[in-house]
Amino acid sequence: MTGDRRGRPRPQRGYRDRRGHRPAPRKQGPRRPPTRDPARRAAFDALRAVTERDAYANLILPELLRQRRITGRDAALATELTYGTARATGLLDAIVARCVDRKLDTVDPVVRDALRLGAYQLLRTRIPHHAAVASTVDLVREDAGSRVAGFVNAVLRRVSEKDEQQWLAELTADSSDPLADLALRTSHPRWIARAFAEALGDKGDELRAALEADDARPAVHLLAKPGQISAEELAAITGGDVAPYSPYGVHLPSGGGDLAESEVIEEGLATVQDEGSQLVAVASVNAPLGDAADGRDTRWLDLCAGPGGKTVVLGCLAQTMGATVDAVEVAEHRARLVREATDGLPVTVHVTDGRAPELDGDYDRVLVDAPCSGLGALRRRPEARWRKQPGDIAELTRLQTELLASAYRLVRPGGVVTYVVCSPHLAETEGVVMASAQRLGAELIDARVAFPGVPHLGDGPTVQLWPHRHGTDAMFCAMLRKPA
Ligand SMILES: C[S@@+](CC[C@H](N)C(=O)[O-])C[C@H]1O[C@@H](n2cnc3c(N)ncnc32)[C@H](O)[C@@H]1O
Repeated sequence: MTGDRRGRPRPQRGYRDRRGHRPAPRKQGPRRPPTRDPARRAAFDALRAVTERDAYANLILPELLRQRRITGRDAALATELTYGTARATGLLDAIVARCVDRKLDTVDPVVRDALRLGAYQLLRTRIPHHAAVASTVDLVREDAGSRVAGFVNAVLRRVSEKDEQQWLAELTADSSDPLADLALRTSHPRWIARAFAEALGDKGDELRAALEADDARPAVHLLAKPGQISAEELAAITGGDVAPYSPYGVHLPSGGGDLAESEVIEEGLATVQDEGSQLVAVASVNAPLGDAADGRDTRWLDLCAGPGGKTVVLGCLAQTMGATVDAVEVAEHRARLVREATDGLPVTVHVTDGRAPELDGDYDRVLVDAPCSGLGALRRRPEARWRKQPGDIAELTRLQTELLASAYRLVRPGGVVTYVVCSPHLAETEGVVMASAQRLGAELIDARVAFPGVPHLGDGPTVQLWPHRHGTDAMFCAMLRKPA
């Protein structure tokens, strides 16, 4: 991303918002002097981009820091403030709403973002109150003038009269809804807390642990590309730790985000990938095949490949095992990312609809990493929990069911379809899988056997990974074998 004349984020060539659109150019406003507070200015501009143009915080902020050459402590502060504020939006809004004398949604969005940023600093950081208030007021004055700056000053002073626990006590005092209270405390919309509770079968301690883990900033995980570098070598180079479960994983130390830019990534030996994603991709290659086709295991299909994270794992393993991978992706720009990520690997990319691709079929293994709500990766996408809607789920489950049926048509007798979603929502996981297995006449095999050494996998036959149990995203995995 590049900045406009006022130093605010302007999309770089190639940047797209979450709907795949290029954002419209910003209107030019009056010039203002360069800011003396680059960290908070970057955080505020990133939050504005999230609100105004549906940007993703975890894409826009790093671009902004690079473009403005913000590093070190300033970069760390900007990151903490941006991601923390975006994650805690629901709680911050509930508190700020108690401190304004009108409905919060009638407050100018610029002012609302500033109030969130200021309230976050007051409630969840050690920044002295006077600095949190004054720095936020300065930002608003720069962008919106002195009159609203006075308003922000007054509201933040009211916020600062109580700490987070006191505010929570006040907000929940008359509540008879423990789930809503827990959701508020852990910065989740209630419907997502409920989805977690239903998947865990627990509304008590484990639910609290799951929501708290989902609200914490996750470690950066790297994939040591199989056959190209070992996890031990990668850990030694990056100063990270070998991951507990993935044979190809490395966890970077906290604050190791810059290492993700390191030479091993530029040289193509490693890439950033959550350990849970690595585990399900490897599991799809470990799944036990039936004994038809003389045990052949050379034709693999990745039916929902973009942007190619798991295709890289499949491609690297295929290279060492003498197999080939067909990778299907419906969106051209995402297919291009798959091509770039798998350059040099035995992978052929097809831009087509996975529900009816013109492929020969007869695959030994098919991975369906289906489009999903992404409720399992909320910790990596700070603002996402406040954008998603429960109404999104029904349409997704239809698409997931169709893609799974297509995968099943394309697998040979004795072959295995591995169905994966990055979500613990029961409609997208057990709901899709159980109904499909029954309708298709598929054998649901125990997916746990494809996760050797991974504890706490429950009763099977499906696998649900969790941040609080495994330190991974909440990936779900099921395996359907076609009778031989
Ligand atoms: C969860 S993402 C896959 C992530 C990918 N496997 C990875 O590890 O990087 C789902 C992908 O499916 C693609 N998709 C959506 N509908 C599709 C369809 N009908 N056919 C094929 N791909 C589809 C989306 O564009 C998206 O890239």
